[in-house]
Amino acid sequence: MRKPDGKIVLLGDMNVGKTSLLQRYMERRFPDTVSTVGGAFYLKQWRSLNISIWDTAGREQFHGLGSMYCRGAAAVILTYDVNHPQSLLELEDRFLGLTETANNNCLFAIVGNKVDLAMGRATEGGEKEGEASGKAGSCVSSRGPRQVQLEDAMALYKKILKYKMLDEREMPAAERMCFETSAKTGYNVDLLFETVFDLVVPMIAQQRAEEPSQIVDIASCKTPKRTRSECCT
Ligand SMILES: Nc1nc2c(ncn2[C@@H]2O[C@H](COP(=O)(O)OP(=O)(O)OP(=O)(O)O)[C@@H](O)[C@H]2O)c(=O)[nH]1
Ligand SMILES: [Mg+2]
Repeated sequence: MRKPDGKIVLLGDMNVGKTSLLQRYMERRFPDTVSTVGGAFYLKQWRSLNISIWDTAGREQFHGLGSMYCRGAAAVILTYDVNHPQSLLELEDRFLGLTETANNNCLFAIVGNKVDLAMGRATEGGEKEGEASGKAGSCVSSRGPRQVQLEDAMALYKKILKYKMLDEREMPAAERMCFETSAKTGYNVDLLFETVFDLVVPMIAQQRAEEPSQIVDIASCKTPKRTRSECCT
């Protein structure tokens, strides 16, 4: 198996649906999950690159492992639950600090999952908000009576760029990098992962081109002649 060319990491509080999002994308299903212990990864071939996608544990007891998983990451997907405002706050308070070990130009996506539950509430309230289909659509959905608004996630995205001292003009816009998804229905899940893949592929390719070549030309390496003084006999 080829070594991965790049790495994407999912971070976020326990129960927000990180494992479910990955399983929906990679296995096209929504199975029962158990709370993740440590971390696990999938490999995805995208264009000519082999990308590893890391699922991490949101439970407090595994928090220390987060920065290890983020080491050298090309992108971090910060995940929250649109029905739990605290899970968005946790991204800033608890998880952003773990990304210090990621690449300098690491890309950030912010994902509000379980939007199907919020859409249920919207419909109950008489406000039709569109079917939660598995099809990719705009990552910006209309306002509903959910606990966390997409605007809150976009404000966090802009804050992250400032905190990381990344130039807003050089990074993808908040509207493109903040998603609302449902691992349950598949809503926007392909759009999320494939947007991130498309953005990281040129970054990884450029990084590889800039790296010094790892290939050593053995034929051109002359063996130094041994001098008499170096000889131990
Ligand atoms: N309704 C609904 N439930 C979801 C969705 N995504 C996940 N869930 C449920 O939420 C619970 C937690 O999902 P996980 O994917 O295990 O959450 P996690 O973020 O991986 O949690 P940790 O591994 O503990 O960090 C499970 O019962 C899922 O079935 C979703 O989009 N909609
Ligand atoms: Mg999990």
